[in-house]
Amino acid sequence: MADKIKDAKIVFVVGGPGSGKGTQCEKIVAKYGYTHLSSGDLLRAEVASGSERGKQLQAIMQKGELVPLDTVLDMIKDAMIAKADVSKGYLIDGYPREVKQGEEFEKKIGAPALLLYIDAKGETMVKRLMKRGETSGRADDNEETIKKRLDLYYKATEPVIAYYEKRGIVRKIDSELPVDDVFAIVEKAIDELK
Ligand SMILES: Nc1nc2c(ncn2[C@@H]2O[C@H](COP(=O)(O)OP(=O)(O)OP(=O)(O)O)[C@@H](O)[C@H]2O)c(=O)[nH]1
Ligand SMILES: O=c1ccn([C@@H]2O[C@H](COP(=O)(O)OP(=O)(O)O)[C@@H](O)[C@H]2O)c(=O)[nH]1
Ligand SMILES: [Mg+2]
Repeated sequence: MADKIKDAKIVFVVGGPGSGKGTQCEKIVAKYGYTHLSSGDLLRAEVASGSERGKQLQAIMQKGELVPLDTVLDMIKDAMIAKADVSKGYLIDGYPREVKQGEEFEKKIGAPALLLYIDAKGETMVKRLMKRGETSGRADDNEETIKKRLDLYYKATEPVIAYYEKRGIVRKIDSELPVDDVFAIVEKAIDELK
């Protein structure tokens, strides 16, 4: 089954909470027709289903902690297979969160062609998430959980960037700029893939 997706382009989108990963992915989908898979969205969909597994996930996410690696990987893999026939490429948004997750992904699915590193300052991310929290309804868009997500990002996720930098596939995107200016940089990185 996984053979089907072997030849598709895989792009990891990594950045802190509220750095603008989802915002940029939406624009990439509109222009390039890639399939967008947000690990956080997949998990939130499971929570929304009200399943027993969803309840366990909700407790973890509410605390700003990481869901077990296999759970997220299985969800991503299923979602990729479901789109395999129509997909020009995959944007894996918010993943990997830790080096081990990336290694497992490559073992089970395939290697990424590009890692978009969406970079904003800590204080910018907190400000954006507090603002988003006014309307998002996300249980983790509150001050206490945001702080934990940010801490975990610096501790567990930043090493992911160093890991892929060694392979030369990281493109750092300054997301302090207005959304369209950020996208102009993103476009260049994606165009280079062709
Ligand atoms: N000024 C500015 N604001 C942005 C930019 N990108 C996102 N935002 C705002 O920041 C907030 C967070 O953006 P998201 O795209 O949801 O961030 P994310 O990285 O997907 O965050 P998580 O879902 O928490 O992983 C949104 O409410 C956006 O309006 C940007 O490039 N510039
Ligand atoms: O691979 C993943 C992706 C997400 N999460 C959980 O889902 C939450 C929300 O993730 P999302 O990417 O939507 O938001 P972010 O943490 O970047 O603000 C995280 O805090 C984690 O609890 C996880 O455990 N593993
Ligand atoms: Mg997001």
